[in-house]
Amino acid sequence: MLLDLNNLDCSIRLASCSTGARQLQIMIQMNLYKLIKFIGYIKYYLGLKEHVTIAVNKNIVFHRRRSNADRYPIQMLSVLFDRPWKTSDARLVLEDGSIWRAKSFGASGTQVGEVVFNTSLTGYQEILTDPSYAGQFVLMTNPHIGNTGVNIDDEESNQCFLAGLVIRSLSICTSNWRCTEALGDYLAKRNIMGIYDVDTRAITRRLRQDGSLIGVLSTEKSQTDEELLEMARKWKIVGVDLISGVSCTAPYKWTGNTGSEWEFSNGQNHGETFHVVAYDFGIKHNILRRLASYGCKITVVPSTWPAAETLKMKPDGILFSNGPGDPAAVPYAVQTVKDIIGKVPVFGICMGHQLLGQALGGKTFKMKFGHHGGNHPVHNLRNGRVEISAQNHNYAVDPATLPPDVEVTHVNLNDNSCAGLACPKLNLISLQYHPESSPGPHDSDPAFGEFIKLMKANKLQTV
Ligand SMILES: NC(=O)CC[C@H](N)C(=O)O
Repeated sequence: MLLDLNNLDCSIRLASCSTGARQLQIMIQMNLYKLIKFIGYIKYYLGLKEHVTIAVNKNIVFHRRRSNADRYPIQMLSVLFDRPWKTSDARLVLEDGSIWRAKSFGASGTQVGEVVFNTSLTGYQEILTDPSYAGQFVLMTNPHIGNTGVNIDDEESNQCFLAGLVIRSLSICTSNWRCTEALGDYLAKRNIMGIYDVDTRAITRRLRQDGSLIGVLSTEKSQTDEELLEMARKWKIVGVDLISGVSCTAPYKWTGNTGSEWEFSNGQNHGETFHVVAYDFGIKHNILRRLASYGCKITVVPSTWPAAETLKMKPDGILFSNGPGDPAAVPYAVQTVKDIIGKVPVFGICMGHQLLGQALGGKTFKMKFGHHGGNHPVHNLRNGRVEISAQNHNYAVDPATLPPDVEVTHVNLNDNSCAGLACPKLNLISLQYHPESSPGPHDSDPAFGEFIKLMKANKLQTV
């Protein structure tokens, strides 16, 4: 029998098989796919136990009494027709043994990583291209993602390094004048897995309660749940150098600038130019754009670039960038920082701050679930102001391990963790969070001005 599935006159009759007490007859005009789904809703949401009759153009095509085999009429009917809507085809298996069924988008395959939740309301593309997320699945707590698509200007690096993206709802369309591509196509091209239709709220509550968890995301049916769980339990992120996988391999001069339409702090550079060497531990482009806006000429160098070579360039200041993974797993970077501090003004951001903390004699530790989002209140102890900040870190410097001449300048108001350091005698400042934001509020942008002041004062002293 050939059926025009898009235009059928269908009727459903649900009748009580034993008593006949409950009868429901609906005449509707809908396509058969919707009809099948609709019957599923009636049976499972209203809890009806009756047998089902579907009549299509008055020809009965499906009629079954309720029996064990009839418990899933949607699935039974699906053998007759290919379903055009997507069904669950992915699993996220967490190391605590929980299994989350979801729908995949982007790339397919099997990927392991640490699951962290990000509370930013906007800026998923900047988050996807932040190299500090290497080795991590980013779960967005904002439930609706993908509505603005992606564009070439909002990249924070040239690649997506994260393990994958976990979202509640994937926008079915894009609507933005800057959009050049849909999120799913973008991720597929970059071989990054994504899942949607997963209870992100429940996973976030679990992470908040139990701490960040390792997970395995898979679209491969050949892998059993037990195999994926074992993979999650065996994988380690603590103690691993992730910087070497994201840093540039040779020095380069930064030539990009903040487009004038995005510039919000005119006249910051006062016509003066400073040469900054930026260590790329996984640097976000907006750090470079903001430094350029403040009048810096920037040379970006790889994470393994020797301190002596950097000092030979006679920079006015050195920036230690953000970067992925465990700051205690990169002793070579801590040594470079040690060899530099005290000789040139320095500014550390996130991983850079953690490396400075260690170079000063302190220790870092892994937080329960870290800080990831654009709404973290930070108390700037130097001027008394509260900044709403952009954050992305799982580790922090333990201030109790620092020598007395190191000043804690900023405190995260959510958990009182150390959010900024300074050591005036070494011309050193650092922030655990992201003054460049992208995405996030701009409250902390003046930190770049502080770095300029340090370089200026040092320049005056040395002439
Ligand atoms: N954004 C960053 O630099 C992150 C620093 C470090 N990888 C952490 O998770 O704490």
